[in-house]
Amino acid sequence: MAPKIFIDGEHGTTGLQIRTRMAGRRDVELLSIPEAERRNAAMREDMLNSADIAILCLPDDASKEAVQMVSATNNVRVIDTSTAFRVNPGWAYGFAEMDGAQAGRIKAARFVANPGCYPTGAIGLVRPLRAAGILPDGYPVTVNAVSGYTGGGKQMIAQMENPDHPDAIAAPHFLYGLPLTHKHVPEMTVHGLLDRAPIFSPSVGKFAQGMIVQVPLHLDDLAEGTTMESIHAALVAHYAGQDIVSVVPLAESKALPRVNAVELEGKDTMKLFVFGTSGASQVNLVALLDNLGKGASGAAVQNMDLMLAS
Ligand SMILES: NC(=O)C1=CN([C@@H]2O[C@H](COP(=O)(O)OP(=O)(O)OC[C@H]3O[C@@H](n4cnc5c(N)ncnc54)[C@H](OP(=O)(O)O)[C@@H]3O)[C@@H](O)[C@H]2O)C=CC1
Ligand SMILES: CC(=O)N[C@@H](CCC(=O)OP(=O)(O)O)C(=O)O
Repeated sequence: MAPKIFIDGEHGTTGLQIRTRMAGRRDVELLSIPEAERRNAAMREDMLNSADIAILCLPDDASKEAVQMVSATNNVRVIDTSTAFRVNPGWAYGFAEMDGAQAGRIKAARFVANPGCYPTGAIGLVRPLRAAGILPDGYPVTVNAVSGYTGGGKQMIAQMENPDHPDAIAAPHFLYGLPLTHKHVPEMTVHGLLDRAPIFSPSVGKFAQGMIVQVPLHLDDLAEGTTMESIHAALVAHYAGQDIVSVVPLAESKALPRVNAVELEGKDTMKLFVFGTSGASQVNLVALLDNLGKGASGAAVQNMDLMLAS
């Protein structure tokens, strides 16, 4: 019998994209609630407890409620796409490529926390350098990023697409998270293996899906002898043997005039770049992804497939 999958929040931005990715799959059975009943707690509880895997695509509070609804006595496994459980040690962090053992942890887990979109880029860049001893304790990491506006869910999509919305946003590009307390900072710190919280400055551009995450570094403050080439080699070594996260060859990135935020729209992969000038003292590490691809829905389906393969 095909495993049953219930997407709680299936009519929201992340949920819809998971459904699109699952369309046509015969190896799973999708349980579904009509859109008009999406907040019907009794129906949701019934579906949650009938599923083999429940994928939660809800705001944090609703995710916590849904986890409470999953009966303690059954074996429903959960993938949560919200921020609620990402630094909870009882949950496996759903970034399979972040180290060699993570895919195995996801396969074996009952509860998997899908990463945030920005942290996928930031952790993807810094964790291998921490693990390799290149990025020392106390280094003041900064993370600057731009996201497509679908990252803000249904509400921000309406604000950006509908000029008659009472809180319409006309700006083609804006900074936010200005108090520097964005909810993704703890996750970047813990899974980035950082001992000091990064300064995180997010922004949104007038494009639906795509993301650039930048981590600039001063080579003089890294491990003795670190070069642009040695950072690149550490990333290449870390991501060898899988095909979701790729490290762009230096010869290719040196020839690029620009990085296009929407290049990976609709794709579930992530590209990492090391920019700078050989022999100079600074580099800029860049991650390119789709906020709804490897940044959310694509990662959720990847995690579901890992769990089904266990
Ligand atoms: N969008 C993105 O790029 C990313 C999103 N995420 C995370 O995924 C989760 C979902 O976000 P997103 O899809 O963008 O949000 P949306 O607002 O687009 O969708 C959320 C859905 O959940 C429903 N919902 C809200 N509260 C409840 C409730 N109490 N009970 C049942 N259903 C409820 C909403 O219904 P209604 O229409 O009635 O409000 C809506 O259908 C969030 O935690 C978000 O932070 C993670 C990474 C990236
Ligand atoms: C553009 C925008 O608003 N983005 C969202 C993050 C999207 C995401 O990763 O969602 P989680 O809430 O699940 O972490 C934000 O900054 O809150």
